[in-house]
Amino acid sequence: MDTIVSVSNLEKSYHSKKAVAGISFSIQKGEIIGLLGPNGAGKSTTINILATVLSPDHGEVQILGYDLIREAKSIKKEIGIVPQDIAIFEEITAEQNVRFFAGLYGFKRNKLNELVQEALELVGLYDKKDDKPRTFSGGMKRRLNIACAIAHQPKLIIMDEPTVGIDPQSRNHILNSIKTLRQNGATIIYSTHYMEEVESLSDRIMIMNEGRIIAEDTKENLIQNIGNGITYTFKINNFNQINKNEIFQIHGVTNVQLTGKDLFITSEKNKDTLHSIVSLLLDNGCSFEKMTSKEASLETAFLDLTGRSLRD
Ligand SMILES: Nc1ncnc2c1ncn2[C@@H]1O[C@H](COP(=O)(O)OP(=O)(O)OP(=O)(O)O)[C@@H](O)[C@H]1O
Repeated sequence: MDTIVSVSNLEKSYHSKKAVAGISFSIQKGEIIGLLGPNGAGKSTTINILATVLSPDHGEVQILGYDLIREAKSIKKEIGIVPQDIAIFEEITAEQNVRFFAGLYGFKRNKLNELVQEALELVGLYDKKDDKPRTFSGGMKRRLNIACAIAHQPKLIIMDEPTVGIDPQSRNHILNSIKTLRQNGATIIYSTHYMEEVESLSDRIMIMNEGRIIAEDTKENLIQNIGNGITYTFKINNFNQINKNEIFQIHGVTNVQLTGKDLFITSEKNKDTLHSIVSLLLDNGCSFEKMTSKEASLETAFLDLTGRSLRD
């Protein structure tokens, strides 16, 4: 398989804050990579570096065989970027918007016409081509934003949370468009907070937390790695009383995470650990207002790895 992206020891800091703390990964041709992580994990910083918008402090990045620093111009021609914030012109038609962005790549007129039409059809906006985006819903604007980014048929498409805050119909359009783009041969990096999108779209998932990639695998393997487990979440009132090591000593407990008022305990499913956990908490004078349990899923794998839920 061809390697489309190769990243080695990438670092980026803002003042003293390390936003990306030495990550390495590679992406193969035709993959859809889901980049998951809580707020501030370093997803946008990573994406902006790959998109040649930000310079890294350290590390090596190769995209489509080009070096990120020395050959940024060649990279720019071959990639498509869908930014988190919508970047379209409100006062010209949808078609003129796509034509403007695709027109930056020097296509002949007939080819350009064809590409503009294909891009608008892909996102389901061809029938609105003569309308101005100021009349569009948020979801339609996002779809137009995507059409503008991909009309030149880039080999690598980088999307930063393209479905934030939009209606379900537009969201479905976008997810289907991503699948079609892949069928047409593109490689896609996709960052999101939405677990179900990653589950349905991605070949591989990279989970980032505090500037690091803490897991990188298929959905099935990520879930399997936390075992056939069950995760209990306790909302604790007085968490000073909790001794994580004591909880770990309960037979069957495989992970304990404490974040703010939330205590996450992962346990093997068939072991009767709940009784022992609750007894231990009560014996230590701990009080909790709520307890929930979830069987192994991508969401609990994420909790297990980060101690945070995706949308906190
Ligand atoms: N321009 C900046 N100046 C200073 N700090 C920044 C800047 N951009 C990002 N950061 C910090 O770097 C860290 C990583 O941020 P980044 O935006 O890459 O994370 P993210 O995973 O994309 O988060 P979100 O999901 O909220 O977009 C955060 O702590 C953030 O506050």
